[in-house]
Amino acid sequence: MRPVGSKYLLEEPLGRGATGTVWRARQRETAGAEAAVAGQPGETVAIKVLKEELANDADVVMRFLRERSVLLRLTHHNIVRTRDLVVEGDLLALVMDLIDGPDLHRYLRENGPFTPVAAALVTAQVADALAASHADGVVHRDLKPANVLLTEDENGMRPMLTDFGIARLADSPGLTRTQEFVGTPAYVAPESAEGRPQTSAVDIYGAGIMLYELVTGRPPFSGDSALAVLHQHLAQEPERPGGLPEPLWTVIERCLRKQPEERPSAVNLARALRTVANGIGAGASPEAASAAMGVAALLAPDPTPAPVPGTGADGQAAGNAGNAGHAGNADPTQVLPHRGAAGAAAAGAAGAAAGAAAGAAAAGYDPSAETNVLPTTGTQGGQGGQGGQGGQGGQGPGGNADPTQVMPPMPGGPPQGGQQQPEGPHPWEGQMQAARDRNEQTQVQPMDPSLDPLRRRPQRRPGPPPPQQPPYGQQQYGAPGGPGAPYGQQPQRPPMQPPPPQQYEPQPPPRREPPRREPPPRREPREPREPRRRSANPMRIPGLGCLKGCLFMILILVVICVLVWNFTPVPEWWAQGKSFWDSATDLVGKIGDLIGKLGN
Ligand SMILES: Nc1ncnc2c1ncn2[C@@H]1O[C@H](COP(=O)(O)OP(=O)(O)OP(=O)(O)O)[C@@H](O)[C@H]1O
Repeated sequence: MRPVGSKYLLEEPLGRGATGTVWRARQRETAGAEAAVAGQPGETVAIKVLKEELANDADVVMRFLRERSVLLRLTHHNIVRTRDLVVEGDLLALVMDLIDGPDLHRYLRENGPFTPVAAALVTAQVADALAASHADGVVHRDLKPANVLLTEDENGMRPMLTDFGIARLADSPGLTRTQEFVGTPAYVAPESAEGRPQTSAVDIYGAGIMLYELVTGRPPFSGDSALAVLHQHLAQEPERPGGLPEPLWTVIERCLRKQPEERPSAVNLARALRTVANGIGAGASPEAASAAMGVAALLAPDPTPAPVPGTGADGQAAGNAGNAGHAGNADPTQVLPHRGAAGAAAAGAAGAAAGAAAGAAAAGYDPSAETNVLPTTGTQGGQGGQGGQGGQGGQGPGGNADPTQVMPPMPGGPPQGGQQQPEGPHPWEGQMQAARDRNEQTQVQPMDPSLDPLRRRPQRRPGPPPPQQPPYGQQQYGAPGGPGAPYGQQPQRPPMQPPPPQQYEPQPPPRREPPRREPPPRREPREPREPRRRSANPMRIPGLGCLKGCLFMILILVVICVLVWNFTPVPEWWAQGKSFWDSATDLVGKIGDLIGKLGN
């Protein structure tokens, strides 16, 4: 058991998220006056111990302390109460009420989608929590089912929103110096993705995504990579699930508007959802049903949305928070370049975050998983941007993130009220194109072999063309057989074409050409060999070669005999009449004596 401060003891981990680990803990002694809840010794609590990177970041610690009062005073029936904040050495921890129940993400996975009425009622309570926090100027920014804990009370299931302020802590300038992006792609509002000013409307967008997920079991936008998901947030309208009651769809659709100022306020959302829940149930009265049908009238936007500090929304007139002040506001959590931004800083931040998003692109990617703290890999960045010195691999399992990969230009771009449209192509579009080009699958294209450096061989001597085939360079590709003619009958390869223009839409996999059959290599005609010279037997007398060999051997033997007779003692032995054996033994003995003398 590890102590946290002097007042708490960690007992067992409950779960781990991107920003830290949550522990079941026990209170050792009553907390001091600085805690919101003093607690009793022995009481069980939940403690979120923030990750070391966060705890070691001076900005985070400063912010943690500064926001202490905000977090501690945030109390609501549907908000997990923060009881205390502990700063001790390298440790930052939030002490919370322990909620004895699963989070909504797990509940959904284990029990399947909610009925429309249940989904509306659960989300209405989450909207209540948002309304309270927005009124206090606190924007959650990471609303998702995993951050809604479920507990039971006398009225049934009570959702409780947790992790307030964590997203804000995690995207401190200090952390973004290390190029990290905090967010959960499946729930990221378009303005956050684009780095536009953010307000409390980002939470309404998150609530809309969550509501959609509750009734269908999956968020509206998904894809193989963070980048694909973010692109959909920006450019794609959510698909209406089949069988969803019209009033509930009206609410979802309004929450998911790309323009933040078109989304309802949290208060209105809560009211609208309750009206819908009353009107779509089996026993709904005609009045309730007709009130539900008129729900659109209840979904008025927030005239004074709470700005998210540091995103350019601070100090803006409430009503136009989504329209102005884009350029030059490099939001550290920005994921994608916004089309109107010309500031180098914004581009840099976009590079960082987009690289991060690309880094998460990998097999098995779950866009609704925990808050992503993605190392960024941006390669481009302006002076103020954060993405300039990327290069780390992304966190995605696949790991082959292209650091220059960014969001593609949107066809027409999302409607942006009052926002300036760029005149030329956005600088990132070029990067995007380059990345795509690099990732383009190798296209199998017929190629004139005379132009193919791999096939061109030095020709020793130009030979006559084979009689049955025209020479290579003159083949008529695709002419007679036509595209449909069976392979092998004709020289039917299509003519070489320039690569098709690049489009963002997923392209059908390149058509596989049948394997090219190489024509048999042409053989060079052999040069006539020079006739061999056979001067020794010009008349070709049979057996003469053998006789010559015999005569040669006889000559050698004669020479040897002459040498032996003249230079060895053999004639002497012969004269003495000694046998060959005696003479040889004699000779060997003499040689031995001689060697012995020499040795002495
Ligand atoms: N107050 C609490 N009481 C009981 N369990 C909690 C409490 N807060 C969090 N948990 C549980 O602890 C686990 C981890 O929580 P955490 O908030 O770190 O995860 P997360 O939301 O998935 O991560 P993140 O938001 O950092 O991406 C979750 O399974 C959650 O259910």
